Amino acid sequence: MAPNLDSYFKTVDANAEAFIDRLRKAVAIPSISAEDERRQDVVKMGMFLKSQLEALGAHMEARPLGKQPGKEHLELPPAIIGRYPKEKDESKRTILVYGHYDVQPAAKVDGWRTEPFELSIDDKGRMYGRGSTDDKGPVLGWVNAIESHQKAGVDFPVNLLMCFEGMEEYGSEGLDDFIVAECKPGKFFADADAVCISDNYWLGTEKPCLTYGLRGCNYYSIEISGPGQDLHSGVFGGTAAEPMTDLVRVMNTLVDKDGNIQIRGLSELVAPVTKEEESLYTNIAFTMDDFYESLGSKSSIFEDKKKTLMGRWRYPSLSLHGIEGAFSGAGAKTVIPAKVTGKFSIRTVPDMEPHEVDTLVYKHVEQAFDSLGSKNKMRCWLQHSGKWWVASPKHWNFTAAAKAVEKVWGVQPDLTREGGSIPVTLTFEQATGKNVLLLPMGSSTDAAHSINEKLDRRNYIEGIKLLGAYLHYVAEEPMKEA
Ligand SMILES: C[C@H](N)C(=O)N[C@@H](Cc1c[nH]cn1)C(=O)O
Ligand SMILES: [Zn+2]
Ligand SMILES: [Zn+2]
Repeated sequence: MAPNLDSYFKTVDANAEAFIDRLRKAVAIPSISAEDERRQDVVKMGMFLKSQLEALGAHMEARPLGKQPGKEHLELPPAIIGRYPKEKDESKRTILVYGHYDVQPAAKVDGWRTEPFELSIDDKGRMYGRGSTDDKGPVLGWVNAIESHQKAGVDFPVNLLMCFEGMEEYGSEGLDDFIVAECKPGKFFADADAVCISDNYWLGTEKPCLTYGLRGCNYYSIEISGPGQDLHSGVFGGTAAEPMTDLVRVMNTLVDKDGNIQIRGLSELVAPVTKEEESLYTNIAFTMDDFYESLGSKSSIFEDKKKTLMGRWRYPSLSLHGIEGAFSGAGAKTVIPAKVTGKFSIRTVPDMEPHEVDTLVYKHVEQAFDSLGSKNKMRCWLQHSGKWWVASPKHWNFTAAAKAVEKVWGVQPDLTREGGSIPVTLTFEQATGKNVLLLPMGSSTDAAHSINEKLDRRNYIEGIKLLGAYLHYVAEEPMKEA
């Protein structure tokens, strides 16, 4: 029997302004995990989340994760874990939800139209602010779903376990071991029947999706150094071996203009495309216009939908991210940097083993540097790594989510994979031995990680309904493991 969700939905609508205000408060905390000087703000955001859930009667704990590897002066932000209701109801299913409360860096000077840490809502209901869609909106979606059940007087349909982390945008430092330990018998997450993560986006702007695959991410640094200090280019230009010149040359060997990775042996690690798989891409509701809209231009590598989707989900990609130590300010500084560190990452797919990728990368970078015959010094290392994940969408967890999408949005969701990475997804799957579902709230034009990140008011409010409805359908699905 379909659950009666009317009063829950009406309560979400009636409290929409308060929920937006909660998001405004969260966006105002600049919880940037990549910036050491913001660590207190990351912790503050974790505590904000904890107190909001405690006020709703959840049992919450802030669990320390130790020191940050490589930066031992810094404490990692805590894992905020919780249980709602406080006492387990043995007659109900237990769902473990995960999200992250840290955000990517952001500054107005990067080109934001509004202050990144002030939620700014335009006349179309687009709510701009860093973290609005990634991942503060979805995380608060769970909080708002609990509150709406209470206000509507509707019985909460499941036992909810929560795990919110503050280092996801920095490779989920410290979390893997914690999850594995807490999934052991008798520990905090031991009773989970399934896992749900809301931390990705629809493929377009109109049709919701359920996601069953992610690419992995291996993130590298190449450091090149030589001179004892930064130099005057008039005095030393033409006479000193410049680290930046070497670095740009080395980085230029990694990938060609059409996105083809130039590292020998890497494409051999990719699983061949099967006949069955071919048809999946044609049936997905996605157009190149959707893609151009989210890209903000028509500067795509491919002109057709299938190649674009496969380029995002099915094949690895290599992106160059930046050069630390290089002059990047406005104006014209005539300096020769003494030490520069180039950053790049490879998004990985089945069957690429992260350590095999490392071996090929180091070999390639060493050969490229050696071929320059430079007197400078080069060092290449892996900053962090998270493996790809592909699951079965043929499971009651996905069936429940599909019913919830139909109820809230009036359409059947597409089953999609995702180009981004959420490293702990695989950890949750392996540690719980249960199905993991990705249930996105935001849409393709949300610009996560970019300037002017936003979440549409419609996606936030309907998203709260969706998360609650999903829990009700989960409660109704017959118990059968896939
Ligand atoms: C998809 C998710 N919302 C996200 O943005 N994940 C990050 C994870 C990551 C990997 N290395 C550093 N952060 C991403 O895909 O970039
Ligand atoms: Zn995220
Ligand atoms: Zn992110």
